[in-house]
Amino acid sequence: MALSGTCTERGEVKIHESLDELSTDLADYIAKLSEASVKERGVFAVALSGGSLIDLMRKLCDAPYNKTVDWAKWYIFWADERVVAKNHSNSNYKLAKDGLLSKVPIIPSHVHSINDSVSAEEAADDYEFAIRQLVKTRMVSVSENSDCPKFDLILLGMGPDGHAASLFPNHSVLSEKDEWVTFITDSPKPPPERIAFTMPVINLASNVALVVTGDVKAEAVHLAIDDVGPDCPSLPAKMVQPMKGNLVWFLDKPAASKLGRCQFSE
Ligand SMILES: O=C(O)[C@H](O)[C@@H](O)[C@H](O)[C@H](O)COP(=O)(O)O
Repeated sequence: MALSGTCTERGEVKIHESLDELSTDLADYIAKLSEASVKERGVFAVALSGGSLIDLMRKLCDAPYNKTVDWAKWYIFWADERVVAKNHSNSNYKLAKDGLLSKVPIIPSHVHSINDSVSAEEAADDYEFAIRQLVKTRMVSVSENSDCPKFDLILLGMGPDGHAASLFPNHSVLSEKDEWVTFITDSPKPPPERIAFTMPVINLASNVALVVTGDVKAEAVHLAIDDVGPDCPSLPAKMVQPMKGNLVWFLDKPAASKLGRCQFSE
């Protein structure tokens, strides 16, 4: 049974006994959002990241979810991608294809990966253009007060330094307000060239999940969730604060081991 705690503006925090329990809870959460979104708008626009997230989503491929998840209605995007060939072992597209997308009946034309044959800057521009077309047709929803995309769900991991997507601490792209998709060529985590949704796009989503495991991330989890005062470094994961949407943290016990602020109940 996961412990659940609500930390006001920091969203819901769920702490799991094991990775197996976390995977089940994550699959249930995604399946419920998919069902609700398909019922409401006929489609489900979801953005993935790289790292351990995809393996933690593996239970979605299990038979019981075929009853609730209408894969044909899913539209897949990447909240961040490494600018490498799609068949490269560093590619987040390849990671998701091998670990998830090839195992479920997703419609190939609904999978929106980046153009991997151009520079990072061009790939970011191309990706933003592609998303603009899908916003026009409402395959991706639009925010109430602007023409910005409002993804049904954005799934993020977090690094030990508090980065989320490919938005790293102290990087200038963290303050990007005009673009929907940005690029970097100096990622501290290899490979260096990446594209990422900007913070405003992440924070306009209807739902955002931060999926974080391992004791190496405990300090960053504490800084991102607990109220640590004005000296707290500005962590990208802490800047993930959906304006009108819901934020859920999926943690295992080691990642949550330095958390102090939340009141938890079963
Ligand atoms: O492509 C990437 O590198 C990511 O999208 C990145 O933001 C990742 O999610 C975190 O670094 C956590 O990765 P792990 O879960 O593997 O630690």
